[in-house]
Amino acid sequence: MACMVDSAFIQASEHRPKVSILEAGGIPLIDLSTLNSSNSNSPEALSGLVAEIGAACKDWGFFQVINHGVPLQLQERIESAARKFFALPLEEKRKVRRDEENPLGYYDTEHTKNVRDWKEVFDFTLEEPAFIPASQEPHSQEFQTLNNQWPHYPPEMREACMEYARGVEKLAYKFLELISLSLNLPPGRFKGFFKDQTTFIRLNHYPPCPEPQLALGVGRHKDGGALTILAQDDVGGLEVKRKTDGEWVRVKPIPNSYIINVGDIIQVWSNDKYESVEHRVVVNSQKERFSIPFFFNPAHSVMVKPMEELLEENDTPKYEEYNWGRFFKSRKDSNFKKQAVENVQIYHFRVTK
Ligand SMILES: O=C(O)CCC(=O)C(=O)O
Ligand SMILES: [Fe+2]
Repeated sequence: MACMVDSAFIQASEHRPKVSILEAGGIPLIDLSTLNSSNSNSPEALSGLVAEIGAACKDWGFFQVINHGVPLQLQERIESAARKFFALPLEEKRKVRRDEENPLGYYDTEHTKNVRDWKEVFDFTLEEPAFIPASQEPHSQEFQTLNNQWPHYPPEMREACMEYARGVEKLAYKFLELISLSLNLPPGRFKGFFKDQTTFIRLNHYPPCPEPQLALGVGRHKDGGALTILAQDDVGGLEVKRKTDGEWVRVKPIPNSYIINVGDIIQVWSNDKYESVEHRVVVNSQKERFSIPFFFNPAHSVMVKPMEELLEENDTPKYEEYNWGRFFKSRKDSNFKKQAVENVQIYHFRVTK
């Protein structure tokens, strides 16, 4: 059969999406209303919530939250700006395109594991500007300044994006506390790592795909940062690899909810108590889909290693420490174009005995 999608998008047969879909009935759904109500001081309510989050991180690495306290209006504004921006002609979008010097802005040729993704994206950082190392070399002391590139249209783009990012940031810090508590650490244990954070937010647009059985919106991957807070529209397509049996299960869209997942850094901090779980995005031939991940990332200077307090007697760190900035830089460079080798993964830092 003649193929309607370019060969760069075609997944190896073992990674292609399934025709039948398993709905993830199992992904934990957590109600955060206790955080935002007068009950928030009740120790019982808080410890119940902490236990739920701990179990979700351990069993799934993924969960959905409702009653999260981020105003719906922030969500509506950024989604509307994203729809207007992606509807522009390609030449307009390319005026703010990402290039080898600046990894922020518009981009439609991202590769995940060296296969092209069926999507276009717009990236911006929460801190303006943000800093990352200028090179992946271990001894380089030079920094690169990341500046957001804002399009002229829609005119509200910058404000809609930044207000959304600031709203979700508050929620991200709450999760950091709850996750710390669930590991029996003080609530503020991780906070200092996020001063001068490299957090970025991505607007994803997945256009309809004529052959959705051959390509993926995003190929299977784990998120490299600490924590991801994802908003998705009502189309659906995100699939999570279930820990119990390795099956791909679909995350059901729930209005005004977020999907939270543990990234690689929390896996390392927790010395594998929590795992960063593989996920991917399936596209479809009928409907376009929009999603907005908030990638909560520490400062580039942070050295990531298992928390000493979590190492019990006879328990040794499972990872060598690594520098977040260089990891991030190396990921950004490798996603920019197709490469011959696998990009950096945390298992490269795993201690082998
Ligand atoms: O669009 C989605 O549902 C998820 C996207 C994703 O996993 C990513 O951008 O890292
Ligand atoms: Fe992801």
